[in-house]
Amino acid sequence: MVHYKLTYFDARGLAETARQLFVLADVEFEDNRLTIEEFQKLKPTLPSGQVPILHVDGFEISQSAAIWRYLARKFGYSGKTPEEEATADSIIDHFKDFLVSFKHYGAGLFFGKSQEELNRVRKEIVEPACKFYFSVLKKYLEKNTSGYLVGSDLTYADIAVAENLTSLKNTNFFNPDEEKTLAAFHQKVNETPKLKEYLEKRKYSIL
Ligand SMILES: N[C@@H](CCC(=O)N[C@@H](CS)C(=O)NCC(=O)O)C(=O)O
Repeated sequence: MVHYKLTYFDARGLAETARQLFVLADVEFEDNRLTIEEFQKLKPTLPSGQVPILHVDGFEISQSAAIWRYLARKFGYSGKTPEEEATADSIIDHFKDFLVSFKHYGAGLFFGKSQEELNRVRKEIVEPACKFYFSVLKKYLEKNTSGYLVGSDLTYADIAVAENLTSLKNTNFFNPDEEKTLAAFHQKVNETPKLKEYLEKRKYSIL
């Protein structure tokens, strides 16, 4: 049997989409959650000094989106045609562009920046980025009538975007009462049968 080992911090962050793909596919994996001290020891051995990292037997994959795409292709969540795959990949690239801004807030929270600094980052960086990112997502959702971002079934793009909306809700950047289209999408993905059960049981983390 293939041994999958996913290494990250004890948080949802950039590892959670991969965890959810394992859950949906009913595939066992080692959920290796590092303390900061353990991470510092491992850091010099990592390709970019960062996590997540996925080990598949002896094979190592770095970069979250590459990990998600690899698992999505293996488990049937990458899109049904090359065009659907390209659309899912585009959405992930939009999401990654947004993360460049959101990471200022996430990292600030994780590393204990002052409330004043967090407020500044919120107003000057993340709120404008959310406004633009939400408008991009809504264009995809309004064009694709299934309620998913791509085609008629769940893809890894839905999982990654819905996961991040949970983080944005936890940090008061996403208000479901004000963003009805995104709220309906978020709810639809989170009600996917195997995911719903997993989400109810998983350990809480803001990000
Ligand atoms: N582009 C990378 C970014 C990875 C990344 O930023 N990882 C953070 C955790 S979310 C990290 O390892 N931070 C610790 C460090 O850079 O020392 C990816 O998508 O995997």
